[in-house]
Amino acid sequence: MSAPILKLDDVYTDIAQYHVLHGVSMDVPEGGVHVLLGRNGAGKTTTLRTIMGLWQARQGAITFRGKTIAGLHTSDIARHGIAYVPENMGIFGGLTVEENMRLASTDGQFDPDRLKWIYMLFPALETFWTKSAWSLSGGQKQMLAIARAIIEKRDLILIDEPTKGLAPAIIHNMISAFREVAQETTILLVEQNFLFAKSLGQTVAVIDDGHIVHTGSMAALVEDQELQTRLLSLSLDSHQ
Ligand SMILES: Nc1ncnc2c1ncn2[C@@H]1O[C@H](COP(=O)(O)OP(=O)(O)OP(=O)(O)O)[C@@H](O)[C@H]1O
Repeated sequence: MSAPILKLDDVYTDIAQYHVLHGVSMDVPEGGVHVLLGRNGAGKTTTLRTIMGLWQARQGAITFRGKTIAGLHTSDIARHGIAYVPENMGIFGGLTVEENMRLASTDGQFDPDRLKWIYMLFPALETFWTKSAWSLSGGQKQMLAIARAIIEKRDLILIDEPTKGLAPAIIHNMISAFREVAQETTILLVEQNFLFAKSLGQTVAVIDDGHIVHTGSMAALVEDQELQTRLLSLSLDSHQ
């Protein structure tokens, strides 16, 4: 397996007086999709926000391509080539799809080939290009959020529960889109939907109560029923 693109080493994060991450260590290999599983409140979002500098780690190291990013401002972390799609998607409902996309690009311009590629991944965005983001369905909003993250080539994309509340047909489209995106970018995916996670992930880490309790290949987890039962009872709402 390739060298990690992102490495967390013994990361502790507090939110106000609450100790949320208690020494998270995790390697994200370069290329493909890597999944962080965990039940509600386990610390998945906090891990992503800590990587992005939206929460500051109290202790521990975070390195991206071998360079320390812990302590940097979020915009500097983004400039390293890391994009973040938060659980609430972070889109601007009062703006059109086009305006949302322009705001996500560094200079407000689009590379026409890149835009064509994004339309191919998410045809609804072309259809609703001039429409307000409020008018999109939940799945289309999620597509817009992901499209914003890939409007320029990134090295790493952190995505928080993209399938939450989506219909199976939309999730199916998401799988194809993620496979395509993962051809050029490493994806760290937070998920509770194990069917989605296992169809995409190369590696998996399971977090519980602010600790990483398992890391390994997704294939090994899929094959090992006993391990799945033990870990998935910790990590998922259900065996979806
Ligand atoms: N802003 C906050 N203030 C106080 N506590 C918080 C805050 N955000 C998160 N927490 C707490 O930190 C813990 C981890 O939350 P986090 O959002 O990282 O979990 P999660 O694994 O992403 O869960 P979910 O699947 O519900 O999003 C939870 O106990 C949560 O209540």
